[in-house]
Amino acid sequence: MEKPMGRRFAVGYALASKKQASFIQISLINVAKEKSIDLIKIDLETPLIEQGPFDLVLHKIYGAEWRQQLNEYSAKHPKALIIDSPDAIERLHNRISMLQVVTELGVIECHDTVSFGIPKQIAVYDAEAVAEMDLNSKGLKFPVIAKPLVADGSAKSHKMSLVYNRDGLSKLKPPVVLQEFVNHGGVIFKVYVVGEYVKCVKRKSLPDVSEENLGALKGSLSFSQVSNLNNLERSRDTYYKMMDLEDGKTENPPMNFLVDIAKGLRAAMGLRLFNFDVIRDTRVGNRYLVIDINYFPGYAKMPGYEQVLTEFFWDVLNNDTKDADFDSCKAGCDEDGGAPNLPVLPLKRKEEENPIQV
Ligand SMILES: Nc1ncnc2c1ncn2[C@@H]1O[C@H](COP(=O)(O)OP(=O)(O)OP(=O)(O)O)[C@@H](O)[C@H]1O
Ligand SMILES: O=P(O)(O)O[C@H]1[C@H](OP(=O)(O)O)[C@@H](OP(=O)(O)O)[C@@H](O)[C@@H](O)[C@@H]1OP(=O)(O)O
Ligand SMILES: [Mg+2]
Ligand SMILES: [Mg+2]
Repeated sequence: MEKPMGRRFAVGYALASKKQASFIQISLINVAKEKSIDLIKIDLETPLIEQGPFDLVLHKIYGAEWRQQLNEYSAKHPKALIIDSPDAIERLHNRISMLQVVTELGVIECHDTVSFGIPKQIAVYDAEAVAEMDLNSKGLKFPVIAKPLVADGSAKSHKMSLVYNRDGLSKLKPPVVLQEFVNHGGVIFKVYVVGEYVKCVKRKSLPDVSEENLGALKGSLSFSQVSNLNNLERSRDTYYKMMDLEDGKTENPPMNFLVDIAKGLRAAMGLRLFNFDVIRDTRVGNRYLVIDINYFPGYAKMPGYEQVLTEFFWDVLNNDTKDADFDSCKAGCDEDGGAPNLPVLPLKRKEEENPIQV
């Protein structure tokens, strides 16, 4: 990243206070400043259109009113980059449409020893239907994970339950997604994407459930954000010690495979800032399943995130095209980077398919 001459850039950020506290570290402000990028807080109490001007608006705020504000801002400042587009982010607010995109990626060439997909899942909208549901007829069997259909960042949207039998089903509060629980050795891979940069970290996950034990388990088990910790626990040092697995036992998925999936998702969704969670299906071995995609995740947990994000801002701010080209991907990975070319997927997605209704 070259140091620019003269010109300074203004990056406005609109974030909830929790996100702001974790992401906007002094270290990030300083690294960005050094590269002539000023990070400026957007006051959410004042109309966006009265603030700035910003070269780039970075945001993770939900709701129609904010979208309206962004539209007005774009109309007044057509050259300002809005990262990312609210329409593209919206797709991640529904756990069916979120994973639909993975199934649309098709085969990734050059990876004949590994495959990827998503777990079987259905959306259920009605409490009676869920209580009476015959899972087998839907191609599912116990245990299943019940996830709120809506993934809007609220605490409620992270409340999951592992459902072992019919008793557990009757306690669910639709709309929910029932997703096949896949044994994966208690390890999850979180793949962080920042534009062209891709980083994979290993975290603890739910332990495997054996068929023999299934009969003895009570209806369901509730949990929330197992691979994450609450704010109090999340001082940066202790976080790594507690959650990052350095067990040396679980092999990472091939990095160039993850980079190709990241690149495909980035192009298909038209998003530049997201992460996706991957588990390895222990029944099959080299089959990986994407189970969750999150917009603007906890980047501050990545060592060196200040440089990664600053380089990203610099790249998009100095790129003439507003859509920033999504057609190349460099790995910021610890391992064998070099990504073979994937067919470039259209930025514009197909008309949203209806979630499966029961
Ligand atoms: N299909 C599955 N099979 C096995 N374990 C799963 C499955 N889906 C989710 N899990 C486990 O449950 C956890 C929570 O699920 P998920 O990632 O979908 O929730 P979330 O609240 O959206 O998470 P995040 O905090 O990453 O946004 C995962 O991290 C993983 O440990
Ligand atoms: O809390 P953190 O900053 O660490 O980030 C988490 C983020 O919360 P925040 O956006 O409120 O901060 C979550 O967003 P919502 O689904 O709740 O919108 C989700 O993206 C998690 O996956 C992130 O954790 P990670 O996946 O990186 O472990
Ligand atoms: Mg997750
Ligand atoms: Mg999530």
